[in-house]
Amino acid sequence: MNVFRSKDLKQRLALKHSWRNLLNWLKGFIFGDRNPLMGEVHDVSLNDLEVDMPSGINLQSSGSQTATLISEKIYVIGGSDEGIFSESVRIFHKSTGEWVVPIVLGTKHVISKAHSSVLLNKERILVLERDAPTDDSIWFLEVDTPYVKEQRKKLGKEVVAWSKGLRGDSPVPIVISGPSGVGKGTLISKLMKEFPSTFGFSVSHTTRSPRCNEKNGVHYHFTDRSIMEKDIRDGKFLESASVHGNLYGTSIEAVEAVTDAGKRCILDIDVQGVRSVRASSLEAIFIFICPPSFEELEKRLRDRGTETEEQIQKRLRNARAELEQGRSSNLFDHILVNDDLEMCYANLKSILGLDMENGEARQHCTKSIVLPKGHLVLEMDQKVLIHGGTTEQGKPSNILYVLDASSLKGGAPGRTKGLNIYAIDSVEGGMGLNNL
Ligand SMILES: Nc1ncnc2c1ncn2[C@@H]1O[C@H](COP(=O)(O)OP(=O)(O)OP(=O)(O)O)[C@@H](O)[C@H]1O
Ligand SMILES: Nc1nc2c(ncn2[C@@H]2O[C@H](COP(=O)(O)O)[C@@H](O)[C@H]2O)c(=O)[nH]1
Repeated sequence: MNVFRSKDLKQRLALKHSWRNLLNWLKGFIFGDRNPLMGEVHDVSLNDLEVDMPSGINLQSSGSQTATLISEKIYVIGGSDEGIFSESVRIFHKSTGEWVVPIVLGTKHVISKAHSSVLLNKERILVLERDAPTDDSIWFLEVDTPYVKEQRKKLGKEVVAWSKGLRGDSPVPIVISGPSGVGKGTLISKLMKEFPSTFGFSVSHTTRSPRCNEKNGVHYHFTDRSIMEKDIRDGKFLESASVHGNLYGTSIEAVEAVTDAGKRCILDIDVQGVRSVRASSLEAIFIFICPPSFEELEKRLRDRGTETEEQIQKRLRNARAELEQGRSSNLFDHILVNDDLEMCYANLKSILGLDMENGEARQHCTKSIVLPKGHLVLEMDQKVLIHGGTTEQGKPSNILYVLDASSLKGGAPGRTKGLNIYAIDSVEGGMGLNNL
């Protein structure tokens, strides 16, 4: 019997099991001989790993670390206080008997002492923090996702990446591209002005000098080339490109700042950047803006008066190639001609579903959960069961949380979205199911 295989999980659970039966059944999985997780190690002292440890290190005192076995590697999460193992992620290679400290990419994260971990799909470890603020408790350590594989190949070293788990689906970012002077900034400003609580702008980094009306941190993060190049090498950018002789890039932090504020992110990037974002884990809508004619594009660029003649010539040369790529490739989901500004803006709003009266309404669910202290976790068929521990009042918890990881989206270097969590709590004569 495997009640957690059904898509219609709630219904089958409700029909087949009383609360007590379910708990007993679960205990069999967690403590008894029905545990399907043979070979994985959860919430253990490193002594349990039965591997030869380097001498002189008191592993007993390393306390609440977790270890997860994936093929020949054991991923140990959580640093020790003893100094030697201060890194929060280390990998033990069973075949060579060596410890490796991987390059840790993705969202900056310091693992708390008290956490549980469970392997999902052999590509990411779900880490549940016990004493973290409620909406900061679900994290993924990606160990073999496409992003990690790509970075491992690029850097030639062992790589892991953190991504924060976000519940529910937030609306996908909007990527706007088009030649310089076509009116992208003008359209984005109109959108942000009309829908201030819906949209947020991804503030790019650039090595070009600020124009007289531009503010650092608002229009761009103006930066030195050497600093930006280092940050790119360190994996802090979702994409970057050399555009009209300067370096431009979207940092992971810029996108996350907007999504964390509960807003829909807008990116204004060139066609090279669009290719990189398309190839990344960021799901987005891609819109290309065209001028009504090349002459009109030149006129707009000149009238703007922000570039020298030499820069205008360079931007116009690049515009020809960009227009060709934008129109002919399959890079874009929508192409808009910005002839009459108001008409183009109306079309943009229509694409974004904002032409209806209450277009500003979509916000993602923010209701939070409190994971019980001392909980147990196990994974079955992409459903993670979190059970036990104590309530905030110190009483034994009767709540079983089910975290459905079957529809995860995104992931490092950004957020992992699409988590669905519901609680099954004990009620007289059966169970109650609550979506959170
Ligand atoms: N539909 C339009 N008709 C006439 N002028 C327009 C229209 N749209 C924008 N403009 C003007 O064209 C100029 C360039 O617009 P904008 O700065 O928004 O372009 P952009 O695509 O963001 O350029 P860049 O990529 O260089 O930042 C601005 O002076 C703006 O006021
Ligand atoms: N690939 C990226 N391109 C970007 C980014 N930010 C802006 N841009 C593009 O650069 C040109 C020139 O912009 P300007 O402000 O100097 O006129 C324009 O096409 C922008 O779309 C970025 O982060 N990445």
